[in-house]
Amino acid sequence: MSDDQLEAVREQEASTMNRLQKLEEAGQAVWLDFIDREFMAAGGLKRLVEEDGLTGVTSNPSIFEKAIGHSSAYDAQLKAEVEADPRTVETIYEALAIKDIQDACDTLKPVYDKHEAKDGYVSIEVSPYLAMETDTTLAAAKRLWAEVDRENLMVKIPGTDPGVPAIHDAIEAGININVTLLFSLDAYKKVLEAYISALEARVAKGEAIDRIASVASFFVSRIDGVMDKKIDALGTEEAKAIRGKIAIANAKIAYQHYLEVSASARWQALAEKGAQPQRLLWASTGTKDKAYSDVLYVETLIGRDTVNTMPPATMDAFRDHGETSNSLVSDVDGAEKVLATAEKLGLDLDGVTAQLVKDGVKSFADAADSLYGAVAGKRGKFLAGKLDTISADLPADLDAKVKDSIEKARSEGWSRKLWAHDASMWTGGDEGKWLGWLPAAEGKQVDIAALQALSVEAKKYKDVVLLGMGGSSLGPEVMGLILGAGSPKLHALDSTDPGQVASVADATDPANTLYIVASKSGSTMEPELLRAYFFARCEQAVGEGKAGARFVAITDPGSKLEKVAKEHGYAHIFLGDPTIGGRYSVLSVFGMVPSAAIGIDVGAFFDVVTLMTNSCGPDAPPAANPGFELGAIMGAAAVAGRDKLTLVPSPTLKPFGSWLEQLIAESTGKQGEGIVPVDLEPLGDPADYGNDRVFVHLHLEGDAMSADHAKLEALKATGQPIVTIVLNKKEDIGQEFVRWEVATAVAGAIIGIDPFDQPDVEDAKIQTRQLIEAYEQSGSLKPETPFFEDGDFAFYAPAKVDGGDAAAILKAHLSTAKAGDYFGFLAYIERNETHEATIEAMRVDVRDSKKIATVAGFGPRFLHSTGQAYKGGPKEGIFLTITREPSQDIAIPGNRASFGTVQLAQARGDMEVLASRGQRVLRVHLKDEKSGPEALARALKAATQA
Ligand SMILES: O=C(CO)[C@@H](O)[C@H](O)[C@H](O)[C@H](O)COP(=O)(O)O
Ligand SMILES: O=C[C@H](O)COP(=O)(O)O
Repeated sequence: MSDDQLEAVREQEASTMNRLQKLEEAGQAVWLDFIDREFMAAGGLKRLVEEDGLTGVTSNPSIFEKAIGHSSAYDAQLKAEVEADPRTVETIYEALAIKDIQDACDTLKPVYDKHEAKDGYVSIEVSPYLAMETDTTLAAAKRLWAEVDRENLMVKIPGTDPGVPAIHDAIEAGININVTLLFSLDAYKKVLEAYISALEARVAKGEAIDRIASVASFFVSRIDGVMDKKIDALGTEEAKAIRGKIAIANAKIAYQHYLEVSASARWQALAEKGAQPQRLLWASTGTKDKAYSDVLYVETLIGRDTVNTMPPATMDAFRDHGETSNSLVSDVDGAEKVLATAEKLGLDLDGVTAQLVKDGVKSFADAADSLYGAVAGKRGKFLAGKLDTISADLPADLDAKVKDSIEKARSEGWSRKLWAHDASMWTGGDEGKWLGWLPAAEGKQVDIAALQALSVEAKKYKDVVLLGMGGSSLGPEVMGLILGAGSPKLHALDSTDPGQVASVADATDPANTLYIVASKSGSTMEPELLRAYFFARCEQAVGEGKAGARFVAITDPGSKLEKVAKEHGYAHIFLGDPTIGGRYSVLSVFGMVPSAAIGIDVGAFFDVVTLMTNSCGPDAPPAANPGFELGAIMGAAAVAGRDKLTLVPSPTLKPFGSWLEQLIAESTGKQGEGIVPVDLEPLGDPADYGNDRVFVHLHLEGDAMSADHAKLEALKATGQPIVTIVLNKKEDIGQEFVRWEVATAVAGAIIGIDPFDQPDVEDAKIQTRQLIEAYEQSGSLKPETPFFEDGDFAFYAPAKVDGGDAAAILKAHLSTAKAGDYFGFLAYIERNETHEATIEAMRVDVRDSKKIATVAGFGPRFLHSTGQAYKGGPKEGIFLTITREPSQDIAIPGNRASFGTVQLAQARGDMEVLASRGQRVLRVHLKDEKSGPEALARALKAATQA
């Protein structure tokens, strides 16, 4: 064909080209800034490629948020993903996005082939949460590159300062990169330098560079969005003259830099080796200000080797009436003048572009929050029947506060901070060092095979006796009572009460018992004394030197208990994780070893637990994160004065409260702040309660509790806050460990304390140890004198309480109660059903007469649990410490003090510390162990009725 003929063909083609195709003629690629499954399925993308000459697609978190978050087109895949493997929210989202990106890549593949790898790309962005991190961004880029597995993929990385090295390394690794969020010339220069030096690094290693593509995405309209406001504020004619022109001028100058670098010898050397230019891509090209042309940010930015990624509306508009010219290189002087005027007027383009980067990162993170929230919601829906649910009926004022807390947590990225061990969500202290319970909730702290072996081994025993306190006993006790199959039977002994020690000793045959001694610190007094007693007893039964084989230790590495266990030849020593505090240790060896020993299938248990762990993950924004949903209610309610968390469990789940009490009280109750857990207080009528409660109903499907349901409805009707958690089967209780652990950490952050220390428990432990050491020296406890005594009782208090009899004294003590206070029964007596019932009746009498919350604990068990909040928490407590003359006592081998003496010392020590912390205390000593509790209940009834 002659030149004339060729020209004629070109002219003919040009006249049939649509306006978008003419852009390609001018050297600019037309990309689509949009992706959507329905649109692709209906052939929309293919049509644009075939009819408009589209050569690329870009996506970003906002685009996927619109596609996935607001449509049911993804539900079928989402359901299938969840059913196949209910992984984290992020992995599910990525599976959906990757599928779209792969489909788009495949649609664009012919374009890519036709352009010999110079065009035909589809972009997917790394998580916007990583925009300020180099290493994780690089890792994410590599992962997406591998998972999408298409050569015409571009991975988008923000051109932030931390992003630049990741961009360099990714390109050097051979990944196509779309650098996003560029606003300033300076940032663009750094990015272009990163591209060139990465290609040079490949050349130096002898690697090919001809099929590596990159674009630098320069955001346009957002600049005018900010600058125009400043111009309007100035209002001068000079200012108005550059309205709507700064963004375009900025882009034109960036293009000049591109041309300059392209002409350099350094670039030419790479070009000779086949390097593709890093094209400038105009992004954010939809017109926001209706006063401007709807194709403003297309018509003005047309030039060779550039890309314009357009939202569908802009593309339609350009197809309809867009004009093509060589605009990008025209009137560059004018562009410089515009920028000079902007500078003269003090419009601070540098400051604005720096802020736009921050805003851009934030707005993509906000979009991701919304997107991940939508995915989390659907994941939860598709896990119905497997995942415990939560719902809340809150009064309007509390509801608003909870929403504020959720929004604060979202905007500050708390769910990611939690998993990143970032202490800034709490006090900024050492909280980040105490988060080993998170990997434990993924089943990572335990060796399932070792636990299975223990299960097999323990089958030969009839009983398992667990000796430990607080975090080392309460979790396993819940596991045993709710999930234990009955053989071997778990006896969790967390008391120095001689009656209780005797009950466990009498119920178990040492020859047929496996003993587990559990102590994280390995130096807690009670398990040390109990170990001494039961080891001697076991030796007596099975023969000297043979007891060790029936003992197992659970402790943190290097503890005194580990040493003793080795010396005594224990059958096993399971080591804990020192970055997990006791109350958070149930999903570590501390909870799982005893569980395995009583035959619970720990592997299956974790299959259930991890559903919740993943639901509470870093990628589940607070509003769709079950732990945060609950924690926000707990924290916001406590700050608003509703600091008595009242648990209303289904009958089967009743044991759960003992574990929960410790978690909540010990974590939040300090520095005069915190939440007081109220467990095992029977439900009353609306009139029995003040405004200081939140009720949490833990419901197990199928458990009968209609009376409680009716009462909860009545409470709801009077505006009391009711949270309802529903379990489908009792095996799902493991999910509640995770939910409440996260919730408590979150509540601590809202209250503003360190949820992982326990200063007052430590004090009490030290105090008790000192009392016992003094006893070991002197053979007696410090003498004490009651301020009143009769045939049944002796009363002790820091200051005499007026009253001629027990009822009058109790009445005087109760008379200090005011709204918002709580009354605590601290009973240093055997924990058995009779005593539990007596105390429960006394609680109801106090609550109904004084309209205050009541709590109860058996000593010394509660000292390692709720004791922290009673001492360190809100100064709202009125306590009645109950001690008694033991009818039988038990000697402890190697100690002068008996169990009875130890228990009394503990009660006295506890009362002293409570009084020293400003709580109101009274101690009643029951002279007759058998009749004493009932006599006390009668006196109390008289006191509350008088
Ligand atoms: O891929 C890119 C840039 O590479 C684009 O998707 C880019 O993110 C978008 O154009 C912008 O986010 C759209 O910005 P805007 O129109 O909302 O201001
Ligand atoms: O919850 C913790 C208890 O105070 C027991 O501590 P421990 O496991 O170090 O013996």
